[in-house]
Amino acid sequence: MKIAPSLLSCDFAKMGEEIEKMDKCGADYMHLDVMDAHFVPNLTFGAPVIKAVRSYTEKPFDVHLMISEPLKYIDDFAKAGADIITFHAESDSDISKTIDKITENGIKPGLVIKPNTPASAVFPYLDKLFMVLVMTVEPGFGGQSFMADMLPKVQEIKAECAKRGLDVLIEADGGISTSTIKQAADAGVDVCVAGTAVFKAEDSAKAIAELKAIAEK
Ligand SMILES: O=C(CO)[C@@H](O)[C@H](O)COP(=O)(O)O
Ligand SMILES: [Fe+2]
Repeated sequence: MKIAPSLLSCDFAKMGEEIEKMDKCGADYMHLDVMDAHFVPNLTFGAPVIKAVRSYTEKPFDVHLMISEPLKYIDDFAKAGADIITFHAESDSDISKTIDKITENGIKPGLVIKPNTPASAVFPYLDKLFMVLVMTVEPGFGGQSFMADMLPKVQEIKAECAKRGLDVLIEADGGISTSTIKQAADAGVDVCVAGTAVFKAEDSAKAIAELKAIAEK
């Protein structure tokens, strides 16, 4: 199980140091939540901030775009140093064109589905995707409760990939903790985003190690 700490829960005044710290604590990816106050009712940061903190680690930047028109901004996030860009199937941009734009930039594309979107929404694009992100909370805020009823979607997507011989990573985002990660792992999740569980822990390295140990038990 890979762990991607969500920087949404970090101290924004020290974002660079927080990334450095997560690197040392055993994070696999850095998860960066971009929100535009339109697609979701919250506003965070954009490409210039990501560019400013890029040099604090060599670990992959997993950029989760919660914005209405991702296609318009892919070049900016590519230049800022994203390694993986995930965007929402529910956004206004053409899904195929957005995936192609990400790939043309030499970046790994991922498609995200909100809780009310069925697993089948990603099926037409699976052969072009590096990752599918299944939201286990409504996007917009950290610290919400895990929706275990999203896990059958993970199993459906895994089964479809297996049927078609595709190796697409499945990421789960929202409410991941020591009490919920086992269910996610058992459903077939490969990467778990964790904000609160890692940043609000007294010892973040221990928190990441515990999450991995529970997932792999
Ligand atoms: O994309 C989002 C929220 O929209 C997430 O990445 C959260 O930031 C995860 O936070 P926790 O639920 O782990 O606190
Ligand atoms: Fe996220």
